[in-house]
Order: sequence, then C-alpha cells, then structure tokens
Amino acid sequence: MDIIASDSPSLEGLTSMLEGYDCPAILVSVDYQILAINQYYREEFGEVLLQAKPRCFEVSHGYNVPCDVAGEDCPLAATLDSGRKERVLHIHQTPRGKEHVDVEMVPIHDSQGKLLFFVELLRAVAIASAETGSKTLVGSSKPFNLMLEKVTRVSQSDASVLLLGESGSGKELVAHAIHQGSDRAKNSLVTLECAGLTDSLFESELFGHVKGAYTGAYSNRTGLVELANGGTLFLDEIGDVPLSMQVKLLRLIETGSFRPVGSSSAKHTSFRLICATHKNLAQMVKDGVFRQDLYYRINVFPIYVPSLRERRDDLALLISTLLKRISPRKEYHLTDSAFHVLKQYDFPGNIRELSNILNRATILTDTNVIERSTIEECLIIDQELNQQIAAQPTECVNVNDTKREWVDLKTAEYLYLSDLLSFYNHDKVKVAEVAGISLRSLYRKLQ
Ligand SMILES: Nc1ncnc2c1ncn2[C@@H]1O[C@H](COP(=O)(O)OP(=O)(O)OP(=O)(O)O)[C@@H](O)[C@H]1O
Repeated sequence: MDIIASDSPSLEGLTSMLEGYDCPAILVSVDYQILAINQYYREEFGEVLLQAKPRCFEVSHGYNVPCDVAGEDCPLAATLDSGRKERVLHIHQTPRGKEHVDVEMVPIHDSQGKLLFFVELLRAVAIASAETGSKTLVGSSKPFNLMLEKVTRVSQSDASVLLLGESGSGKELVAHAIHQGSDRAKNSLVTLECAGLTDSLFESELFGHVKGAYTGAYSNRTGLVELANGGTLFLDEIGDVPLSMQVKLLRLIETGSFRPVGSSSAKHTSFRLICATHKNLAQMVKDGVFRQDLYYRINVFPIYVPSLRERRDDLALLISTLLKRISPRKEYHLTDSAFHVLKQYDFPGNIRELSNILNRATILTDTNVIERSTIEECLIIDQELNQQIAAQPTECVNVNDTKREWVDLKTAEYLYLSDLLSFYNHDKVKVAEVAGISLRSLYRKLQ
C-alpha cells in the first residue's frame, strides 16, 4: 500500500521512519537525490556522504545518468509513471562486488496527493550472483534478470511452479534457488527424476512401500513425498510421468494424502511442488498423453528458463564461473578468438554443454591459456553428434515416450546408444566406454 502522509511530512520524521523497516532503506527525492539512509543500509552497503548530495544511480550503479537513460529499468521512473509502488530487480555495486537486489520503490505523498519523496527498500537476492565463481545461479543479462525477478517473487509464496526450458538451461538449479529463497528452506528439497521410470518404480519411489509389498521388498521404504514433508518436492521431467501414474500424482497434489505400495492406510504430507520439463506439455495434453487436470494443477506459476542462446551476454561470466568450478586451483583463461568461437556457437545443450566443452578444453590444454584451436576441436565433437541426433526421427530418440512400440533389436540398440549420448551430453568416448564397445563401433552403429 502507498504511504500517504497525514500532513506534509518532515525530513526528520521520514528519516526516523526508515529505521522502522526490517531491511536496507533509503529516502530519495523526486530528482534522485538520496536524503537519508537507515542502519540496515549502512551495514549492508556502507556509509553514504549525504552532504555531497549523492544521487541513487551514482551510488548504486556508478552511473552518471538515471538507470532508464542507461538502458535499465528505473523503479523511480516506473513509480512516477504509475503513481504506485513498483518493484524491480537490479544489479547494484556493493562492497562485495555486483549483487542482485530486489528494489521496491514506495511513493510518499502529502495530504493533497502531491508526490514528495520515495522510500526505496533494497533486499539482497542471495539466490543469484552477478560475480564470477559463485556456486548459485550466475547471470546478469536481461533475460536472466527477468527470470530471476519471477524466481524471487514466487519463492516467497507457496505456489506450485512449472519450470520450462531446454535441457541443460539450468531448471534444476532454479528449483534449488526457489527452495532456498522460501520459508521451507530449513527443510529438504527432494528430487525425483521422472524420466525412464516404470509405473511400479515411480509409485514406490514416490510413495514408498511396506515390507513384503512385492518380491524384493525386504523392508519398509519411505517415499519421497514423505521425505519432502515441510519442504519442497521437485519432479524433474514431469512430462515423462507414465499416464497411468498421473492420476495418482493428481490425487496426491489435491489432497496431500497417499498410500505406500502394499499398505492399507493412507498417510498425509505437505510440500511445495516444483516441476520441470523441456517438453511441450500443452501439446501433450492435446495429444492425450498428459492429463489436462494435472497440467492445470502443476502450472500455477510457469517460469521460462532462457536457453544459453537467448542470454549470450552472460557467456563471459558463465565461462569464468564454470572454469573456476572445473579447476578451482589452476586458473584458466580463453584467448579472445577462442571466446569469439564460443560466442558464435548455438549451444543446443545449453550451460551443461558449455561446461562439458570447457572441461574437455582444460584437459586438452597444457598451459592455462585455452586457444581457439582447442575450442574448435572440442566443438567438432559436439556438433557432429548434435547433427546425427537431429537427423534421426524424434520418436527414435525418445525411448521413454509413452507411445513407444516394440522395436527390433537393431533399432533398440540404436535407441539405447542415442539415449546414452544424450545422458552423457554427447560425450562419445564416455558412451563407448559405458556401452562396452569401441569408439569405431559406436560411430558405425549410429550411422
Ligand atoms: N545460471 C547458472 N549459473 C551457473 N551454472 C548454471 C546456471 N544454470 C545452469 N548451470 C549449470 O549447468 C548445468 C545444467 O543445469 P541443470 O541441470 O540445472 O539444467 P536442467 O535445465 O535442469 O537440465 P535437464 O533438463 O537436462 O535436467 C549444471 O551443472 C548447472 O550447475
């Protein structure tokens, strides 16, 4: 709610009011000047010399023009425009480096409705970083920030989230970020990878089983929904849940109750649900392979996770972060032309593919400088496989499709190898090793 002062509020009154907020807060004039700051602000962002009449865009960004003039969203301009409180996700310069900050701008009017000041509330977004080397979600491009804004908002609610986006784009990392930013963070995030599970495996993983429920069930097993009680349940590749199991999942989501396999008594659990898929669920509903009622249940708050192609501005930041993760002790760098080659590449496997390419490059590099030729060598391997996979009919690649029919042995072998390829991110050497065949045989069998 906007604050409407009963009278023309004094600067002193507003300054002391700032101390009433439980987060960093500043008082800003309509022409961007910072008039006062509270103690939380001092502790998190440092002292501000108010006598120098600093402006918010200078202090927070080091700009000499307002954010909207510098090509960013400006919460002050947005509030002036709408006349209401506005929220924007910004990247601020802080004593710790660049940080994502959730900025809320509250207009303060006098009793006649004249706009006098703004109170700017700044809440650090700990689930992401705009700095190299972080273990959280890394990024600062516009598509990334738009996504992060949604992630920040939804993590404060208990709504079910559906994460959409290509494989390797970071959906699982986003699910972790939502859980970490939520009130449920003190409890567990429990993940079930739904791809490749048979009906009975899915049911026993999710709901657990009692001793003797079936051959081999030598003891009771707690289901994942029970482990997720009080926390978050993350169902990855929800599009792969067998149709026959979808109704059981729906019942669980609607009532919170479930029955372990072989048990006659129902149990109750309470979790926040996050689902992810790279499939087109709406189309699957049309095709009759995904239940419409379940689709609406899980799709309360969809978030699109952008592909790496759509956030090329993050490439340099991601490269340095991934290189630090891959080699914490030896510091690697790319030459400009090596970076240029990656900048031109489309990354069908997204950040996971980038990570694999860099991993390979560090193995192939003797010094700590990764040359263009090394990157090109690493890319050729990926491009070849991506082309081979793209050339195959999609029903062959997707062995877990609910409409799968029995196939001959040669096709089954091909499907198995294709699946291994996508599982190991097109690393042919690894796939040949796992399949127990030579690299040459692998090439032959994939032709
Ligand atoms: N924003 C990011 N910053 C840093 N690393 C990231 C980011 N997004 C993804 N990654 C890394 O990329 C890899 C793939 O991410 P993740 O497993 O979350 O993708 P996904 O979309 O869930 O893939 P899939 O659909 O295949 O399950 C992981 O190693 C993850 O740590």
